[in-house]
Amino acid sequence: MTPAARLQAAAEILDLVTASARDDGPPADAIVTRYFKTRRYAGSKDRRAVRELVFRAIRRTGERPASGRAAIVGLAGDDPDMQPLFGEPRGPDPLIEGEPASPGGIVPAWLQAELSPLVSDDEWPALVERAPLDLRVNAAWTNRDAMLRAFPDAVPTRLSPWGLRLPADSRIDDNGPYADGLIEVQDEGSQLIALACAPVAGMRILDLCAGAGGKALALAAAAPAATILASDSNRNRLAKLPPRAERAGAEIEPRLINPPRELDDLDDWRGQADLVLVDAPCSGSGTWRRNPEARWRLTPDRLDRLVDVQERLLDLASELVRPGGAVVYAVCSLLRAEGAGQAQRFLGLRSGWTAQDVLDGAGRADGPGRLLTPAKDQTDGFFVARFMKPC
Ligand SMILES: C[S@@+](CC[C@H](N)C(=O)[O-])C[C@H]1O[C@@H](n2cnc3c(N)ncnc32)[C@H](O)[C@@H]1O
Repeated sequence: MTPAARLQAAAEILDLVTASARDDGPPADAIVTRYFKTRRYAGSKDRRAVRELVFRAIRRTGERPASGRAAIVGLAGDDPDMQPLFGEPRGPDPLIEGEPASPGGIVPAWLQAELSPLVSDDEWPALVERAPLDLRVNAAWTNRDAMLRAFPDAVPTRLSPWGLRLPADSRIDDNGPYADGLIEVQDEGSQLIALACAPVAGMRILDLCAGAGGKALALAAAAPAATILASDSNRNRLAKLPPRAERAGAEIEPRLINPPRELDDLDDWRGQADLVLVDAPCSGSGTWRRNPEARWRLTPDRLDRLVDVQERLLDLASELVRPGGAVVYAVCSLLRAEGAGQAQRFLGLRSGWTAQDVLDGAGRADGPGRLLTPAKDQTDGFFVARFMKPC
């Protein structure tokens, strides 16, 4: 493909990505992969170059663009070398004087006031910068020094004792330590959420929204003798957990639960859990550096619905935990309504419950919890709080 043809392909893909963001369809990554499935003429260098153009355009554009063309016209506005490609054979149509171009930006205008006040605008560029590749060492089987020898390009993470960091775009071989269950891919922020749970042997832990089990696996590695139940309402996500657990040698019971009857499905755990982790569904605004088009997906309505679900899940957790036990609430979000606002409401509605300090100084205090941000902590953005139920 010529450079002009690559730019045209990027515009076509960006059309699909903007429509998918509007209609809550698949993520940009999946759209790029699918686009090239039917375009066998594109070699691996072409695919890499087009993907790079697509993600450059997404990262530079805060508001959802009117079209893929508007997104690349905006990109070309920052990059004069790109402008002569418009009008070349197989390239995008020639540029028209004054045609609409997506303005550059990071945080969509309506979301700026929704961010935690701790996230000042000098922190915004880090929200969409490429993320490094973090690995978590399976502490049940090995240690970080051994894995640093196995991955000579890696450095230890600053906050998590289990973490290794590789440069952005690193790939790990499916063989070797990964196949042997000695490491998992997991952002340092997610590792810190597991640390905030402080798992120990003998504990009964319920990971209420376990998904494919990222945090449940970290909990099992840290405390192999804990009893861990991993529930989720999404069958496909939960189905990914057992093979991962097997690879890591972890004992985790998966359980599909069915809203709105989650409490019935978890009746044997009612009032029994020492710890309930609520890693709740959220806007994902802390992970824009991995999914930058998620900024275009969110609407005030979608945010309100997420906040309602989080509130419900916290309610369930408060029933499932035993007196004297703890609920850890986490969201990969930097929005106040999902983080400190949600934690304050939880405590305001329940007398006798108290917030406990978590993360031992990592991140910054935000209401009753702590906030991790890409700019200050070099992790994905997370809010985490730990609540203790009165005895
Ligand atoms: C942030 S993700 C969890 C990620 C997972 N803990 C990990 O570490 O990989 C949120 C999960 O909540 C699940 N979920 C949504 N509504 C739920 C409900 N009512 N009960 C249980 N899980 C729910 C979603 O299916 C999704 O997997």
